[in-house]
Amino acid sequence: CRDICPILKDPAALTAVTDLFEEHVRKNHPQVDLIVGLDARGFLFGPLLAQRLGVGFVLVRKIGKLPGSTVSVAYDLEYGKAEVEVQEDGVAPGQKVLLIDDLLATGGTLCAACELMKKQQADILGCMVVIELKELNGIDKLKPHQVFSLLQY
Ligand SMILES: O=P(O)(O)OC[C@H]1O[C@H](OP(=O)(O)OP(=O)(O)O)[C@H](O)[C@@H]1O
Ligand SMILES: Nc1ncnc2[nH]cnc12
Repeated sequence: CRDICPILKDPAALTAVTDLFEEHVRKNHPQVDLIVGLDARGFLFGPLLAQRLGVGFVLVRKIGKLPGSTVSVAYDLEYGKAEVEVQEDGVAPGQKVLLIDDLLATGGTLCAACELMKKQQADILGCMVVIELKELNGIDKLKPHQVFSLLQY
């Protein structure tokens, strides 16, 4: 089991992780308009990065937790089903977004979040995670979107 808790406990490690994300975005996606973070652990990294970049942060939440009008996408989990949603006015058509989460496993969660962004007519620049579990081939599921990861196992 891979986990990001030790990174959060160590301020130098959290700064280093944010530095690496920031460097990646400034180099490859300087035109980004919004960072979109996934419930729940994408919320731990996304706002730090968005603030560094001087752009907004938007939440993709598990169903039933956002106020106001929302758009949702259902998807399959390893066992069972899940659904994520975003506020209808969270992303405007044509905005350039980067998605962020702590970990890529099967890719189902990020894939559903990308579907949400497509429904909103956002321009998806790519996905970013701290940890990629390579053996689950989440990267293939997310194609044609690129996934940038800091650590691979
Ligand atoms: O690539 P996938 O197979 O979709 O798995 C990755 C997702 O699973 C974990 O979240 P979890 O569902 O445990 O929720 P949490 O972040 O709210 O704890 C992780 O934080 C990712 O969001
Ligand atoms: N932390 C984790 N380790 C392995 N598989 C996972 N799938 C979702 N989260 C995971």
